Amino acid sequence: MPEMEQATQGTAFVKVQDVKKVYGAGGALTQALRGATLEVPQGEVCVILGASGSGKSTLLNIIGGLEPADAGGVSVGEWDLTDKGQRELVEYRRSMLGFVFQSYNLIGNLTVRENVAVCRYLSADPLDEGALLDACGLAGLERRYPPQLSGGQQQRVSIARALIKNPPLLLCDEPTGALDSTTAKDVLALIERVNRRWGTTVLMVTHNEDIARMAHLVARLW
Ligand SMILES: Nc1ncnc2c1ncn2[C@@H]1O[C@H](COP(=O)(O)OP(=O)(O)OP(=O)(O)O)[C@@H](O)[C@H]1O
Repeated sequence: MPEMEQATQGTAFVKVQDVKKVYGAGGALTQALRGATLEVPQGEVCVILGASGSGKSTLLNIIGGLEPADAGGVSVGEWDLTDKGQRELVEYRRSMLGFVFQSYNLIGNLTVRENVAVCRYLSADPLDEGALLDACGLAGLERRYPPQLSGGQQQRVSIARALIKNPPLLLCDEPTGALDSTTAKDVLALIERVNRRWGTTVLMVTHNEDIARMAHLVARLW
């Protein structure tokens, strides 16, 4: 029986079909994914829940073209990731994806505006920088450096950086994992606003059941 089974009506934008992944070699094998299936229509927020070690990050990394599946199929929009080379995967990530992680990964000696602007040139059709910073609650903070910001503010900068190139799909791996519950709510509300305003499809991995409330779809790994 597959470890994750979830399908929705309508045309799927993200399609994951019976994906398997094993790490290690010889006698030390870890079955990270034993057959994950998932479909997410365009413009929806999908939350992927599961206990620690259930393979959530592995699945997100495979959808993000950061590592290959051992078996099964993944497609996002027109992109079928099967047997894609590194050059094609770079183009896929550049044109299709924004990434947000638990750690903010901002460049410490660049300002807020510069941290966001470095990704602007990855797209021929970027979002308006001022409108985006405003929407992310960063108006007035543009000239600050990351060490001068709270964790929640830094995460909002990383969300703005992921979005400036206007990607169709935003992949978030535990985006509120390092934040207190009030700040986490603010960051989740921002992701919801982004979804509504720009129609960005969102895939979010978490072990926090409360976050599932904001989702159009909930998928579980076990
Ligand atoms: N690069 C790797 N090499 C070997 N094993 C790995 C590797 N990456 C993940 N694993 C293993 O695969 C399984 C799934 O890991 P994964 O990080 O995807 O789980 P997760 O659900 O995201 O966990 P968490 O909620 O703790 O972040 C775990 O047993 C993990 O130890």
